[in-house]
Amino acid sequence: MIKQSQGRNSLEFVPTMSANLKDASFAASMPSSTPSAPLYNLTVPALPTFAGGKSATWFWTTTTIIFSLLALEQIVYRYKKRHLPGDKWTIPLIGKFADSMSPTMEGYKKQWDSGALSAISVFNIFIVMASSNEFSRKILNSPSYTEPCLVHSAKQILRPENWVFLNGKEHLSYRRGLNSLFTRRALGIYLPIQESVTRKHFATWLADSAKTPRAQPIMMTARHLNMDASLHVFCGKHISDEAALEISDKYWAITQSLELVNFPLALPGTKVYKAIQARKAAMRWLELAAKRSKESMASGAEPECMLDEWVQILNDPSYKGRREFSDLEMAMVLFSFLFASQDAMSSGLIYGFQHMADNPDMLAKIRAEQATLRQGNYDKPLSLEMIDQMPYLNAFVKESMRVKPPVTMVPYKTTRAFPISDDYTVPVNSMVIPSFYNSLHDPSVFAEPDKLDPERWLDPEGSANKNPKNYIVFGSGPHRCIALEYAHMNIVLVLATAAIMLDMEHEITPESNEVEIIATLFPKDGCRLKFSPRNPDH
Ligand code: HEM
Repeated sequence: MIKQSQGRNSLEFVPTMSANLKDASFAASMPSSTPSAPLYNLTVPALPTFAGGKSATWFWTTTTIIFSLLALEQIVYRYKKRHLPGDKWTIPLIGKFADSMSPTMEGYKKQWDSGALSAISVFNIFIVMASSNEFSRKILNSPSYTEPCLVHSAKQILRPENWVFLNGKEHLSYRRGLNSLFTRRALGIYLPIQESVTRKHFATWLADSAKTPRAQPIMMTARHLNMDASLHVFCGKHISDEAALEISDKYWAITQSLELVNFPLALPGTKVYKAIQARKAAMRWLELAAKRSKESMASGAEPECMLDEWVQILNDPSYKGRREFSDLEMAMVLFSFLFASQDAMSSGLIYGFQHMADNPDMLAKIRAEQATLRQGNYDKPLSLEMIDQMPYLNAFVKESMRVKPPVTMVPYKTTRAFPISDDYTVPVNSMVIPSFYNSLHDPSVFAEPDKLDPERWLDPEGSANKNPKNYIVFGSGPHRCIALEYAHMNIVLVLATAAIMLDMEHEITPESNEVEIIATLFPKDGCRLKFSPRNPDH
């Protein structure tokens, strides 16, 4: 997901500016109070008076200007906000910045529950939060009024010419070309790659788990698995394991840079600088992979990965779209996919594991389904048809992401005044943030909305299936996730393989059910699991 989350990718608010602020903070120390220094010795600066001449005039003029600007800030905020719920006054200059530094689900829920539309201001950016399904979908589906608005650092990291910054017709036509990378035919090529990477990682997880008696957080191990699978799906044999490891190791710097507000200059030491270095390393390998794929396809090889599939489509005489893509441009597209997927997929996977481990009855049903399907042959490679024949696991994955949506909101901005409701028009150049959480937890559609209940998706006449517009885990409208089937399929595949290869024990801590927002949602303790080889008697 690309929004800020963050996410597109989302890109959500992940503003932990403290480190940057710390770097830039004043180093002045407080004078120690010395009891020997009598109070009357302290010099009290005299207030400048008009009699003080030019400097006093300066002082009063400056003060008047500052106060006028601060008053103007309040008037503009009140004027834009009108009757929407939200603070009556905004904190001068910074607005709700302090809250956005360490966002919490409780804070967001409070905001969403304050109204279907509500207002806040951060650093003088006027923000309208939409919490209802109607308004969230309206923002996502109104391209003549709104467009995605990635966090500032995204442009520095992805490069401004990346396709994800296109809008309108240009975006539509570029995206149409990329859709061919996610057809069923293409997914059939990716599936065996995902399966072999997943099995390889699980073997390592088991070996590592055998070395220590304690459960370990899967936060990083699951992220590595996901990155390795993505890179091999995208680049196949055109990327080495060593390159995949380097990209995976460095990628965390990119996740950490997805903050609402970053230090404006990408100076050495800043998060954005580190993220740009990580992108450069990744791009070098991705460009090389694009070059190798073109060579391989020119030599008559069959497509074995996304790049190969893409090159083959471009070479197909019946293909009507644009044919020329430089290695650099192909690498930028693949990088945009990594950027959009790494955090969202990792969140979906980690909560998938946590939900599976915490619900032995559901794990038993997943295993029973696998047993029926595989008929004792647990080494048989998976096919798309087999994935289709896992209704329970498909429902489980759908439900897991409903309960804990990896992307809870995506920031958009208004490109002109946007009459979102009968009685409110969002001013031009405001941020508008559709949130997904309330749609996915609407009690009128999902009875007991916080309960994990995969069965609700198994009844075609049930309320969940009758209200598909509420399932906005992957967004809606022209920027809806381009890879939703691929993403869903990958999580199904990983959990199916885990169910047959691994036994898992969840070490529940006070933070297991606390949510941490790092671009996307994660259990605060990183989901501590102890793995052992699957005992078929369980
Ligand atoms: C569980 C995993 C994922 C989730 C929850 C997710 C969610 C989202 C969401 C909410 C959006 C924004 C939609 C909107 O603005 O309406 C999005 C956009 C996007 N996603 Fe995903 N995503 C996931 C995985 C992936 C993967 C695996 C890829 C690529 C391989 C990907 C590529 C993209 C791209 C390129 C966009 C931007 C599309 C555009 O602007 O046209 N996503 N995703």
